[in-house]
Amino acid sequence: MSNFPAGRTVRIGTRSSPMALAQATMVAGLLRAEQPGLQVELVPVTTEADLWQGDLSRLGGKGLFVKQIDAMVQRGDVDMAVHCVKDVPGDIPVPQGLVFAAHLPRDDVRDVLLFPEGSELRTLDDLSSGAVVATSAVRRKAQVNRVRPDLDIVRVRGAVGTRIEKLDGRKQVDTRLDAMILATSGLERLELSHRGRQVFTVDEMLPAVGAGVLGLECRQDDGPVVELLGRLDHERTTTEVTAERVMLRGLRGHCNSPIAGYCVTDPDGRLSLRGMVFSHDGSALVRAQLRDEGSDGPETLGARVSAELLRQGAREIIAGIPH
Ligand SMILES: NCc1[nH]cc(CCC(=O)O)c1CC(=O)O
Repeated sequence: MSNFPAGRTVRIGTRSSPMALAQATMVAGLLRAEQPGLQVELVPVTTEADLWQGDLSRLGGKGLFVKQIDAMVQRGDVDMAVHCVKDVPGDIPVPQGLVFAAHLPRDDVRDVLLFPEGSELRTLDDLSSGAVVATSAVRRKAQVNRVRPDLDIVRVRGAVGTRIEKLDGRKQVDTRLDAMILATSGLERLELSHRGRQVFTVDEMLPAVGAGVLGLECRQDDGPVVELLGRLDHERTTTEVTAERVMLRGLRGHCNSPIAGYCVTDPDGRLSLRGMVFSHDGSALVRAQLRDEGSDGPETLGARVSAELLRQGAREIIAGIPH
């Protein structure tokens, strides 16, 4: 270990939301532990997408947060970025000159239901007909619709903490919210796990591609940083995420596509990948689950699952959904 150039500072470009800062701070700590004496500096930026109050799709989709940070890494303004893999657009390959040099071990992938502070309710079943449930993800909306078509699912935006303020009525919203769905891992990173009530199993709600995974990205030609980050790589997570992202790319979804994808490594070491594509209200869906045959690897598995979903009509479902 430890051939990182003495005196070189590693600058991490990060969004300035509390979750992004918590993630970047955690990674900075891991890097310092890996390379004692390393200088790490956080460079927080408020992206255009953070400032935009309107419909994100009109600004180029939620991938915009990621793209702006990527451009900083490409220009050399910073040395690396920490991305939630879930937020990295699946329709394009990795941006020119950049590489995901490491993925950290996957955190909890499950989604969780929250209620306003002080509420006695605990599960989706406790909600009465017509209750308002907030989520920003069409993937979650579709899956809730399938089991509770009588609920009113509305979109919320903003940082996780801000969303919870809206749920609690501490921040102005158009409609009173009765419940909200968020990612367990995001709550954990903000030390807000105690707010979670019903944790959905992956069978009840299949996670997003890349859920719970942090990817460490840098310039491909920056040897020392590629090597440094590589020391933090969790191989199994990288393999699983590769299968999921190949599937996503094969489906050519857009940022508003209700696509779920979850790869696990079975006890015998074989990869197993599940994919689902939903229509907006969840009334139509296609699903596939395939296992790695022999040693084909994650790319082949991802391609097989996307091909199977396309064969079942995934393209028509995706095409029917507004961007
Ligand atoms: N789009 C926001 C976002 N991006 C990643 C996470 C959580 C962490 C993860 O799943 O990687 C969240 C919050 C949420 O969905 O509740």
